[in-house]
Amino acid sequence: MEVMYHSSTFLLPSERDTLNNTSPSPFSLSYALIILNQRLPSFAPLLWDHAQLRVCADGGANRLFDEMPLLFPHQDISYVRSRYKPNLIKGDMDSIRKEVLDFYVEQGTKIIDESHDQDSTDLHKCVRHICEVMPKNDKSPLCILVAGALGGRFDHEMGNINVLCRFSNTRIILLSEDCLIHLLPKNHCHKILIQSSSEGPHCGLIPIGTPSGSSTTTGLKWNLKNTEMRFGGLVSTSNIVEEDIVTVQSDSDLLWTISIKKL
Ligand SMILES: Nc1ncnc2c1ncn2[C@@H]1O[C@H](COP(=O)(O)OP(=O)(O)OP(=O)(O)O)[C@@H](O)[C@H]1O
Ligand SMILES: Cc1ncc(C[n+]2csc(CCO)c2C)c(N)n1
Repeated sequence: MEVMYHSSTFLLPSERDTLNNTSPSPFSLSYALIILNQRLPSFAPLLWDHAQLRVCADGGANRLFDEMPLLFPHQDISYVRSRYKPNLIKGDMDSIRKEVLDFYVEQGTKIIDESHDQDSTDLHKCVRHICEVMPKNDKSPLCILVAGALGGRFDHEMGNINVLCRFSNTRIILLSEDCLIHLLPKNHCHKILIQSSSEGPHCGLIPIGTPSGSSTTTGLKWNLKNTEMRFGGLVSTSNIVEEDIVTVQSDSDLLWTISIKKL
């Protein structure tokens, strides 16, 4: 069975800077960052600095414009805004304010208005675009980090999780200030390398879409041993990570979630 590795190295405070090492470590990720229209997480600047591509989903641009300066209270607002300018703003453009749009157009940000499409969410539109422009590379698989995807409006939250399922062959990680979630595709041996300085110990495994007939884990306080999970039956919430590596195997796609520690 194919082994799939997962590691939240993107949460480590400037791993590369502290080591004064510009060459990526074996587990460092190449990723695109999408900013959604929810409060910016406090670690947004860290994610921003190491992203290959930075995209705002419609009203996510308002958050970048309004809230990034709040994370740098001692710096000039205009300086912070022009330092943190996205490569792209995409969506149906019903939430971005005119002054924000005008500012980023002036800064050279590309704008894609898809107001004609009222059947896919702004996040879906952004993920579709990134998959088109960033080719897959087996050595360094494309990863998409999504800031502001959890909490907030429940329909939006479910829509964001649905994007994980629609693009199940792409590594997408949904983040809030408090936790992250991603898919563990079925029929793989997943090895999750826990970054205990920045994540855990609370975690969960949720069967998404279909029940799981058999799931097996190691490294958790309450491990599964060929256990069945389904909505309406057992789902693993409030579990605890006990080892540096958690392994998961299942006959169905599962959602993995782990808490994020405060900086
Ligand atoms: N309260 C929220 N909770 C979770 N995600 C959100 C929330 N608000 C916005 N988002 C995410 O940010 C994206 C951009 O949101 P925005 O407010 O600009 O547009 P919207 O018109 O509400 O969303 P959409 O056009 O996608 O239906 C949404 O597609 C969604 O993924
Ligand atoms: C069954 C169904 N439910 C809701 C919508 C509306 N909708 C879905 S995604 C989206 C956002 C566009 O940016 C909107 C308005 C639809 N089209 N079809």
